[in-house]
Amino acid sequence: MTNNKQIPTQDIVLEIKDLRKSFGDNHVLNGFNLQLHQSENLVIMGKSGSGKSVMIKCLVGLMEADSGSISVMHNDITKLDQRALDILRADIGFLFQGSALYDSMTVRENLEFPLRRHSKRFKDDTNRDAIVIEALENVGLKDAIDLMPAELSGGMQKRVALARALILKPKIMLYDEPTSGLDPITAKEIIMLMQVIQKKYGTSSLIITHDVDCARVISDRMILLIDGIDYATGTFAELSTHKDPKIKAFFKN
Ligand SMILES: Nc1ncnc2c1ncn2[C@@H]1O[C@H](COP(=O)(O)OP(=O)(O)OP(=O)(O)O)[C@@H](O)[C@H]1O
Repeated sequence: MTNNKQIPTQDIVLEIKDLRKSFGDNHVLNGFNLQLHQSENLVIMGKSGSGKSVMIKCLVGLMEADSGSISVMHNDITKLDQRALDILRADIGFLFQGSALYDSMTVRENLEFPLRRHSKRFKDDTNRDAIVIEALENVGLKDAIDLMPAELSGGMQKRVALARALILKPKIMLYDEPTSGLDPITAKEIIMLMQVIQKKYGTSSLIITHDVDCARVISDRMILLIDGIDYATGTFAELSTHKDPKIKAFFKN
C-alpha cells in the first residue's frame, strides 16, 4: 500500500533502499525501504524485536548493514568519509530513549555543548546565549536555564533534551520512542512540542514509536515494519482501518 501523493525526488531528505541485516540465522532486516519527505512526520511502528533499533543504528552509523543504501539529503552515507559525515550529522537531530543529558552540566551547558562542537557555525558568544535562550523558550523552559538535570522532572528533562537536539536547527529529526516512560499528560505535551517545532522550522521527522496515540496525532504517514520489510505504508486513517490481520494487530486497544 502506498500513499497516493506524488512527491518530487528533490523533496526526499532521507532514503533507505533495500536494507538488509542478519545476525547469523536471525534475518532482522530483509529489504527495508523508506523515504522521508521534506517537512513530513513519518512514523515507523514495529513489534518489539522487529528491527527498529537495528534500522536506526544503521542509519546513524552505529551498525553496519549487510547491504542496501542509506541517503541523507541525496548523499549515500555508506560512501562518505568521516569529515563529510560529521558535516552532515549537524543537519540531523536525535531524541533517543532516556533524555541523556549530561548530569554534571547545567541546562545552559548542556545546550551549549552542541554549539561548541559545531563552533564554526556559532563563533559569537553573544549569539550563543541568544540561541540557548531561544531553544529553551521553544520548549517553555527558559527559567530552568541554570538548573542541574537532577532538579528537573522526567518530562522537563525530555524537553531540555529536545531543545538540545534542535539547537543546531537540524533539517531532519530522529525520535526513538519520544513518549516512552512519560505519563499521558507529559507525553501529550511532548507530542505538541514536536508539532509546534515541525511547523516553526519545517523539520522532517522520523519517529519510532509503539504509542498508537502518538502515531495518530503526529504522523503524516506511517510505515509498519513487519517481517523485516516495510510491510505497509499509508496514513494513520488508511492503516488503522486496514483488513490485513498483521496490520490490524497494531491498532487493537
Ligand atoms: N548486536 C546484535 N547482535 C545480535 N543480535 C542482535 C543485535 N542487535 C539486535 N539483534 C537482534 O535483532 C532483532 C531486532 O532487535 P531490535 O533491537 O532492532 O528490535 P526493536 O524493534 O528495536 O525492539 P524494541 O521495540 O523491543 O526496542 C532482535 O532479534 C535482536 O535480538
